[in-house]
Amino acid sequence: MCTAVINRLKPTLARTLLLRATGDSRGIVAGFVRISQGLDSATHPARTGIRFYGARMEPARGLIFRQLFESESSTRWRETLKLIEELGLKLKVAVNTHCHADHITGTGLLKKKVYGSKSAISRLSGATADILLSEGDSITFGKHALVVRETPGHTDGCVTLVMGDQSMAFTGDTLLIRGCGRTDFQQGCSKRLYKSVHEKIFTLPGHCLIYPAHDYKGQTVSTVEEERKFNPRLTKSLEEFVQIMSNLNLPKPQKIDISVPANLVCGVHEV
Ligand SMILES: N[C@@H](CCC(=O)N[C@@H](CSS)C(=O)NCC(=O)O)C(=O)O
Repeated sequence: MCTAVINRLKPTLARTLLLRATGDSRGIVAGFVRISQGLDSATHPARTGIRFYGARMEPARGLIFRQLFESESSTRWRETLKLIEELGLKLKVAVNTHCHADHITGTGLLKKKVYGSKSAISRLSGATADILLSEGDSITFGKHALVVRETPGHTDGCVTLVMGDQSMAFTGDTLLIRGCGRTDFQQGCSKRLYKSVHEKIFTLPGHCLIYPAHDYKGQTVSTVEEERKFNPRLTKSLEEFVQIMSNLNLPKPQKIDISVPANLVCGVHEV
């Protein structure tokens, strides 16, 4: 997922988040959610026109939030740019939740296209970007902030980005809706993932909205309370969880051999 922080806000990214801060202190957070290509075409949001993906408009709090849907690559930098321009926003930072295995980040391209904007990723990802994030760092936009929580397990450099008021959390591939990121490659470790979720995500307030980087059923939002109660993997004991994760038998992501090297350089060769 990419999160864009825009002062006067792709993804989930949702693979990328964008944040911007302007004089009027408005903020927009946008994320990309990748909806499974296997989703029934009759119920696909792009085909039904039903916008069940997240959108919040809280002008009083100076926040605009969008999840930008993308079915193939999850890197809609062109559409992100268009939205930024249409809404008169200024892109401040395009943030990656981790170094993805299944698609190539658009954050390097975004920062090239928007003068003065920056790309960001965890220091522990081993990737290059303008901003290397660590636990507790804040990305501010307007009167808002996204606070970094390191949540390794899917990869070493996975982070969860939590809004300053703990109303929303962008969990990348760490915590998915009724699921979690796989742990069988890219430094994956099921014990670390379990600890990350229980210590860094399940400790957030129950009402905190969860926006993951992926969903393979068309779901776009959950809450901490729901996942604490109903997540079929994370409600188990550590031992049971480790067992579940070692028996997922998922196929290798189709684009992993291209995506990982590209994402280590933010999707472009000069970040
Ligand atoms: N079919 C997809 C890859 C599907 C996949 O492996 N998803 C990952 C997140 S992207 S590395 C995952 O963690 N899944 C967890 C699960 O329980 O499904 C492709 O080829 O790109």
